[in-house]
Amino acid sequence: MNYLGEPDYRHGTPQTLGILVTNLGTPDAPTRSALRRYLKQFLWDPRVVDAPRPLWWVILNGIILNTRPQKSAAKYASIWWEEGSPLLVITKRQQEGLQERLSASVPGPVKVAIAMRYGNPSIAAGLDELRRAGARRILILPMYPQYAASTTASTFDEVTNTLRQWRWVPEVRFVMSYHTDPHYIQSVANSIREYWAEHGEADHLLFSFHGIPQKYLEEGDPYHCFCRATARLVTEKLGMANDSDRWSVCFQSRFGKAQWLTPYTQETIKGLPAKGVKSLHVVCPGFSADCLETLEEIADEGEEDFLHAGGEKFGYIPALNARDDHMDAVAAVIQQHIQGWPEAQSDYDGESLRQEGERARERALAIGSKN
Ligand SMILES: C=CC1=C(C)c2cc3[nH]c(cc4nc(cc5[nH]c(cc1n2)c(C)c5CCC(=O)O)C(CCC(=O)O)=C4C)c(C)c3C=C
Ligand SMILES: [Fe+2]
Ligand SMILES: [Fe+2]
Repeated sequence: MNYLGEPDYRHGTPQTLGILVTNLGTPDAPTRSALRRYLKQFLWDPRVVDAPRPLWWVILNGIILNTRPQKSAAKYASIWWEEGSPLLVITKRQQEGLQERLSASVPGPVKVAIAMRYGNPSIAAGLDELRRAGARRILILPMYPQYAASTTASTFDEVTNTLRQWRWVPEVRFVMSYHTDPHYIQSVANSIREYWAEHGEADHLLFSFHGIPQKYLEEGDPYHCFCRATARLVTEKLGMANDSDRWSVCFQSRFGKAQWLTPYTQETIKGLPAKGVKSLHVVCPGFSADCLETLEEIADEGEEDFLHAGGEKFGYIPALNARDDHMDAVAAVIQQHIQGWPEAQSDYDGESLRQEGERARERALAIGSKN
């Protein structure tokens, strides 16, 4: 240990490889006050809402934070689990699944920590956990398969903001997008096939991704194309890519009055029965974990909208969450991004280096005690 209580690397102790798994974040409780705190941080992020600051400050603090927390709290209460917010609970399960896989496959010591872009545990807390574990090399993995500035780049901002305050900045890599990763595509296809095996196929398979303002697309955000690419690759795996009546892509969770990516999920769901779709399955491959946007907006409201519009059978295909094939896929994405880092090399003998480090430390202590 050095005087900061950190592991001392000078004697050859192998470095810990740090993996920071992040997601969007969630309120601490399904209450108005917790929602207010969470939404205040979330909606003030210029990557999320890029309106001019003074005007947005007035709208946010004067209107939105006085009305939305109450409404959103009620929605969260309807999906909250005994262990907490589904998004956070599932992220912890993913952490365990990844830690187990990486400990078995990475030769050196490896630590997987989690962090949330908004709320807790914060990005700063997650990075600090890795620092305290002695990680001088850190891979940041935002669990958003499709890059968007509002999510992935915002995480990048927060990581770099945090590291600005560190005296000793670690070596950092960042996963920007894994929307075409074959393992990821395969696990989405598997989850759909398994759902079909249990419930039968529906007339239509709807891919619903979280929306963003249309303006962001026009300014160069590749998110829209990445979502479409994911959906196309999954339908290729399912052998239905060219069967354009059987599947489509839409965008959910519109916020405010501006134009967002279209078609909108809610309008699409309401319109399908009139086109002869009696049974509908919705899958949300942009959400790596189930959360308010899938459990409440799709599984609850989506079903209600579909049945009211004359649909007969509705099914929500769960997110990949901590499924084994999902964890294998994400571990493979991590493996690709840690190539060339000595801890990750398969010819790296972690154990003998560790022992050597121990011997060096004992020698140093012995010398120290003679002086
Ligand atoms: C205001 C603009 C918003 C943009 C742009 C946006 C993009 C975006 N969001 C996700 C993923 C999630 N969003 C979630 C909740 C949520 N999103 C917004 C607003 C925008 N999102 C709000 C205000 C909320 C909070 C709930 C509410 O009050 O309606 C969640 C769920 C979190 C949970 O706790 O369960 C996720 C996940 C993506 C992927 C994305 C852009 C691609
Ligand atoms: Fe969102
Ligand atoms: Fe596009």
